[in-house]
Amino acid sequence: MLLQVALPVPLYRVFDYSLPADSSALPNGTSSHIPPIGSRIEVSFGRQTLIGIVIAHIAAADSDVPVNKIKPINKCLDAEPILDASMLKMAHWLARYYHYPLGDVLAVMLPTLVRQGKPLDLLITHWRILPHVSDDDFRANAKKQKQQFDMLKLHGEHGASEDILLLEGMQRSFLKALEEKGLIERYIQSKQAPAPVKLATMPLDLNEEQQLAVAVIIAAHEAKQYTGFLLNGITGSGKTEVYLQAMQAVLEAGKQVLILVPEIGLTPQTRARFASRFAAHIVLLHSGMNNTHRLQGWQDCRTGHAQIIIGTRSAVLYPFANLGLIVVDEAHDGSYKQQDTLRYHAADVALYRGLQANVPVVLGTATPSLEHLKLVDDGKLVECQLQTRPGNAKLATMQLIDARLQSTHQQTTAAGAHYDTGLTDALIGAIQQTLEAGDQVLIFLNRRGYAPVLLCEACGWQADCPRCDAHLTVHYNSQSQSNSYSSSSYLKCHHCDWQAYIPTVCPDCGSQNLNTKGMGTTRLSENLHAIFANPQTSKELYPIIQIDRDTTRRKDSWENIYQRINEGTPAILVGTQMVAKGHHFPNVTLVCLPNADRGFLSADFRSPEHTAQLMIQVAGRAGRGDKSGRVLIQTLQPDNELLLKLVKDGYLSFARKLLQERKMMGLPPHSHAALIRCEGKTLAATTQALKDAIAILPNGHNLAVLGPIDAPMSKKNSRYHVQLLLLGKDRQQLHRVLNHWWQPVLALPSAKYLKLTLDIDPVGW
Ligand SMILES: Nc1ncnc2c1ncn2[C@@H]1O[C@H](COP(=O)(O)OP(=O)(O)OP(=O)(O)O)[C@@H](O)[C@H]1O
Ligand SMILES: [Zn+2]
Repeated sequence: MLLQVALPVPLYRVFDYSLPADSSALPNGTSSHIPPIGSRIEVSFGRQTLIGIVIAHIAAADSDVPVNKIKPINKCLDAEPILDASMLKMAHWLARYYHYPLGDVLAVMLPTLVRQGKPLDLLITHWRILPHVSDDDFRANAKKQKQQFDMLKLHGEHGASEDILLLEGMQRSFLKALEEKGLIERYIQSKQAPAPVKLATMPLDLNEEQQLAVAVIIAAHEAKQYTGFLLNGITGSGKTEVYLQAMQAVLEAGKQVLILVPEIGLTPQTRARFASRFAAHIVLLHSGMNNTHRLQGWQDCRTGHAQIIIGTRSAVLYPFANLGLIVVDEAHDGSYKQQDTLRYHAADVALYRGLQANVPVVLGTATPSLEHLKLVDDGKLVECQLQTRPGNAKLATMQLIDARLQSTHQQTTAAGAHYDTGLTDALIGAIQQTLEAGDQVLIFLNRRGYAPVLLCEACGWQADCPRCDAHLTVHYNSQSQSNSYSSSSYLKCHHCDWQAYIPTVCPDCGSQNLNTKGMGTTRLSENLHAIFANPQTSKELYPIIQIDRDTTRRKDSWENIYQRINEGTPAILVGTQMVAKGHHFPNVTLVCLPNADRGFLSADFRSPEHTAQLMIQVAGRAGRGDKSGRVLIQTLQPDNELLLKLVKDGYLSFARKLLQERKMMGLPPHSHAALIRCEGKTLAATTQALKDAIAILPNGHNLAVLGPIDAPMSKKNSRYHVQLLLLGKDRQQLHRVLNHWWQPVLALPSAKYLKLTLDIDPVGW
């Protein structure tokens, strides 16, 4: 007998090895001498030692390799399979669908420590609050201790691992101090099965639409049947409550629930929402985790220890002992698509897994992607609509402000110079009114930094990235104006992170007339400060809270921002797309979009869809409490057909119109796409490789071939990117062509020193 092994090498094949010479190469507890299918083994591969997965047992006669060339494995690492048959089946499916080598697929599926061959049993320190401890055990002046205690309290009676707590901003010194005071204790998590899930708080009374949605999901669960649901509910319609009540039935039946969330929403609040409803073992899986913790999470999923699993994209590839339901929250979100190596879409994989495990899958969103609407039309997803907000909250009305009719507000500096704030008086008036009424305002600007362009007024020179086809963004802070070389003032490329000083004179013509153009969140915040500051003291009358990747870089910064917002006092929030996703700010009653509609002018055919999704998601932050909300869209193109359609008829009708257009043009989802990208040191070589690839397309391929053309940002990080798009009416046909064509393309002589990648169902090109 031989072992067929998948190894983490970029080759589209598996490898045959023989059994080890003696049983010392097998782990203790192995019942037979044969490493089981799905277990890890160590082998010699050329001059390297690699760890692979046994994927089949075959007879020596069935191997293509002559017997005397076959080497024995060095050792087997697992007495039991670490991947069961369904996980291996999924690996094969991913390899086939995404045309990616099986060994590399498995490498993406497994946590680093598993891949490195580490033992699966870990001893990880956890912390929990001792029973009988209450808030009264704190002196009034122990504020910081109390705050840290409260963070642990969010995790419920089982507490959480030290890694997670530190990640959330707790400090080791405080854990020790609280321990010494006898308020909390550390423990090593036991391997016993977790206690049955209990309700920690009572469910809300559902409205009719919610009831219907919960009922159909539970029915599918009880019938042990896969059904894909599109939970299409307007912002603030209570989709989470639908998830919670559907989950309840699944958890009470002793099954696990997987909840996928986009990258950004993963603040402690995400967890708190589920922890406050269920006393359960909740596991969080996200990119900020260290390797040990990731392995612990993977083990908890695999053994069934984890009852509720909340994770970002890659959690969909985890093994589960007894999965009962998958929820994909904000299913339209772009972060579900992996953009390198195995380019999978987590929502598609979730649907596959649901089908495989006979469990329902719920895709929840207020702004369904056109792909998901098409699946509804094709009868592959069941749509449940939530068209109202529960209670008194009403969906905010949207209104356009024509920025051509009124000039934007001018402000004067202390030195007497005038500058443009980029905000119309109508917008400023509405902001003022809202603040005076005691409410909060959210202003959405999807561009961080101070300004997107530095320009010489004399000769037209612009500060560009030497490595990319892109302008350098000006990062600047007027507070540190005295020293223009200070760390808070610099030029930066947002694509490759190149940094440079801000020049004092134009490098081309020597003029001192350098100026910034356009507006980022920092500049907008400063302009707002100038407008809304007390003119006598120049002190802020209202806090201006900037929320973007620059201001939330530190671990606990989101937490602090969240707290400031939730104090509820009047404030202006200025945010990038980070604020669009799923946040609940009950005191925001006005949302302003000063130039969000620009995306309707982009050349990318997906841009209108993505722009509209973002606008609706941001707009959805208005009026979620008891007061109704308003959304003001400041635009220079008030007659834009798409914009009018969105504002007048709403997202769904807008999306339906786009879907119709895609059908007429034969674009996805009314066709199926594969995108080939080629990356190299010169434009000529990369283009030539793709021309050669076209030349070997099989006759009668029946696909539309677009390209080779320069990628949207052709030069990035000093490398050139060229691409080729294949579009097919029929998915099977596209995959048949790829099956015969892709591997020969990789072997083309002209592709030798270049990086060629294949992206199935690409989301941007
Ligand atoms: N049946 C109900 N009765 C009363 N309040 C409810 C009900 N369902 C949900 N809510 C409340 O409505 C608010 C909005 O709900 P939720 O955040 O789940 O909306 P959502 O659909 O997820 O919105 P978004 O897409 O914007 O994230 C929450 O405060 C929630 O507690
Ligand atoms: Zn760059």
